[in-house]
Amino acid sequence: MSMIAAFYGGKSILITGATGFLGKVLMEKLFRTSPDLKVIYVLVRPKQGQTLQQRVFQILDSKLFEKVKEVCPNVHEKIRAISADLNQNDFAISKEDMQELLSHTNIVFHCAATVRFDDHLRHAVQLNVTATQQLLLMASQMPKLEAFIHISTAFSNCNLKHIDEVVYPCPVEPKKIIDSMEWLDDAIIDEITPKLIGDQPNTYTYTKALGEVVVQQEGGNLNIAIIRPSIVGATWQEPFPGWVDNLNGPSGLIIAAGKGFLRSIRATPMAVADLIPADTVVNLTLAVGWYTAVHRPKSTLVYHCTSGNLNPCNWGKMGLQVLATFEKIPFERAFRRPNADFTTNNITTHYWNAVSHRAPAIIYDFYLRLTGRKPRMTKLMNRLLRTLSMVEYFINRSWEWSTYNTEMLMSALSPEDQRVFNFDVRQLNWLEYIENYVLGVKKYLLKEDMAGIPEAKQHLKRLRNIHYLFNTALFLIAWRLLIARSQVARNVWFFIVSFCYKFLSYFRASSTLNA
Ligand SMILES: CCCCCCCCCCCCCCCCCCCCCC(=O)SCCNC(=O)CCNC(=O)[C@H](O)C(C)(C)COP(=O)(O)OP(=O)(O)OC[C@H]1O[C@@H](n2cnc3c(N)ncnc32)[C@H](O)[C@@H]1OP(=O)(O)O
Ligand SMILES: NC(=O)C1=CN([C@@H]2O[C@H](COP(=O)(O)OP(=O)(O)OC[C@H]3O[C@@H](n4cnc5c(N)ncnc54)[C@H](OP(=O)(O)O)[C@@H]3O)[C@@H](O)[C@H]2O)C=CC1
Repeated sequence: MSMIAAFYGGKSILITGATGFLGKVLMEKLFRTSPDLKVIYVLVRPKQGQTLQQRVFQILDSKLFEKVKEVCPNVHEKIRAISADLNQNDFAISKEDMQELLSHTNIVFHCAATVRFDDHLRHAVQLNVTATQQLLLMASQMPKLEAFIHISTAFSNCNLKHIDEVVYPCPVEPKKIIDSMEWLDDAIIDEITPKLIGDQPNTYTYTKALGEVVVQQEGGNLNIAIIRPSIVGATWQEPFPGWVDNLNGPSGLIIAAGKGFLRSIRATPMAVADLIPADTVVNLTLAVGWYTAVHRPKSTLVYHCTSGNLNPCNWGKMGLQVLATFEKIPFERAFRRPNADFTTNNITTHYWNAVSHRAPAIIYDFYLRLTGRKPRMTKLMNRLLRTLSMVEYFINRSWEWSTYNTEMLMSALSPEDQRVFNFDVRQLNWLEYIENYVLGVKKYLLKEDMAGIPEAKQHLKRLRNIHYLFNTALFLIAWRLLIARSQVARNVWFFIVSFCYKFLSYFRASSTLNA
C-alpha cells in the first residue's frame, strides 16, 4: 500500500493554477492514486465566455482524465470550482467560499503564476509575489492546514551558476517592490525594470525569486516547502507518455521546427537541456506534500526537480532526436521540409535569420498577395524570432543544481512509494522520451491523426522536389546574369561546354569502335 496515496485519502486539497499545464497533471494523479480524497478546491477565473463549471468539466472530460474516470467515477462531485482572480484583493472570492476554504483545507498546492518572460513587471509582481503573499495570509487562517507547497522554478536564481537548495536573498526586499508597484506609474516601472531585475534575464525569473523570499519570510509557523522544476516538458509515463497541452518551453519550438518554419536556432549544442517531465514534477510534489505534513521539517525545505546532474542530455542530442523523429512521424501540411540547425554566434544567426526565416516568409506572403489571399507568414516569423530571442538565454548556458533534499526524500520513501510516485530521472531514456514528446505534440497539441502520416510524407517529398527545382532555377539565373556581365565567367562557361562536347564525342567514338 502506498503511504503517500493513503495520506491524501479523506483530505481537502486546495490547488491554484489547476487549469494550467502542471495543475492538470497534478489533479489527475491525485484523483487516480487517491480516489478517496474528500475534495479538491480549485481557484478558477471565468474565461472566454465559459463558466467555471464548464472550464473544469472540460478538463475532466479530456483524454488526460480517461483513467481517472475508471478509478473515480464520481470525480465531478469531488472537485469544487471556486471563482477567484489572483490579481484581485482577497482574490475576489465570495465570503461563503472563503469561509469554506479556510475551515476545511488540509493541503495547499500553489501552482498559479504568470510564466510569460515578457510580462510587465507590475503584472508579474502582482501574480508571482503579491498573490503568493495573500495566499500565505489565507493559509495562516486555516486551522486544519498540514502543508503548503509552493511551486517555483529552478531558474529563479539563474544569475548564479551553481544553485543550492536554499532561498537566496534578493537585492531589494519583496515588500518594497510590492509597495512601489502600488504608486509608481507604468512609464516609470518600464524605466526602472532593467535596473531592478539586474542580471536576471526577465521579469518572470525575477518575480519567481521574489516569491520565494516572500514564502520564506511570511510563512510563519506553517509547514512549507518550495519545489523548483527546471523546464517542464510532456509527460514521461503517466497517465500516458507524451501528453502536453501548451506551447511553452520546447513544445512551441518543436512545432515550428516540424512545420519547417524554424530553420536555425542560436543554441550551444553542448549546453545541458535541463528538461523535466511534467509527471516527474507532480510525483515529487505529492511526495513533498506528504513529507512536509508528516515529518514537519523545522525549516522551509527547497527541492530541485531537475535532470542535469543525475541524467544529463544536451541541446545537440535533443535537436538531433527531434529531427530524427520528424523523419518517422512528420507533421501535416509543413511549410518547408524540417531541417533546423544550431548556430553559435551573432553573425551566422543574423545571416540565417535573414536567409532562412525572413526571406522565405516575404516570398510566401508575396505569393499569397498575388493569389488574392491575406499575407500572414511575416507576422508569424516575427513572432517566432521574438520567441527565439527570449529563450536564447536558457539554451546557451548550463547550470548545476544540487539535489540533496530531493535525493534525501527519495531514500525516505518506501519501495512502493518510489514506484507509484517515481521522480528518479536516472531511469529516463532521453531518446525514447523525446520521440514520445514529438508524438505527443502531434497528437495532443496539433490534434493530427496518425492516419495522415503517409500523406504528410508525400507532402514532404513534394516540398523536397520544389526545393531542388527552386535551387536549380536560382543557380541558372545567377549564372546567366554572371555570364552576361563577366568575360571570365564567359570563358569558364565556354571551357566547360567545349570540354563536355569533347568528352561526349570521345565517348561516342569509342563505343562505335567497341561495337
Ligand atoms: C539540430 C536543431 C534541431 C531543432 C529542433 C528544435 C526543437 C528543440 C529546441 C528546443 C528549444 C527549447 C527552448 C526552451 C527554453 C525554455 C526555457 C524556460 C526556462 C524557464 C522555465 C520556467 O520556469 S517557466 C515556463 C516556461 N515559460 C515559457 O516557456 C513562456 C515563454 N513564452 C513567452 O514568454 C511568450 O510566449 C513569448 C515568447 C514572449 C512570445 O509571446 P507572443 O505574444 O509573441 O506569443 P504568445 O505565446 O503569447 O501567443 C502566440 C499565439 O499562440 C497562442 N497560444 C499561446 N499559448 C497557447 C496555448 N497554451 N494553447 C494554444 N494556443 C496558445 C496565442 O493564443 C497566440 O495566438 P493568437 O495570436 O492567434 O492569439
Ligand atoms: N512550464 C514550465 O516549464 C515551468 C513551470 N514552472 C512553474 O510551475 C507552475 C505552473 O506552471 P504551468 O502550469 O506551466 O503554467 P500555466 O501557464 O500552464 O498555468 C498557469 C496557471 O495559473 C493560473 N492563473 C494565472 N493568472 C491567474 C489569475 N489572475 N487568477 C487565477 N489563476 C491564474 C492560470 O489560469 P488560467 O487557466 O485561467 O489562465 C493557470 O491555471 C508555475 O508556478 C510556474 O512558475 C516552473 C518551472 C518550469
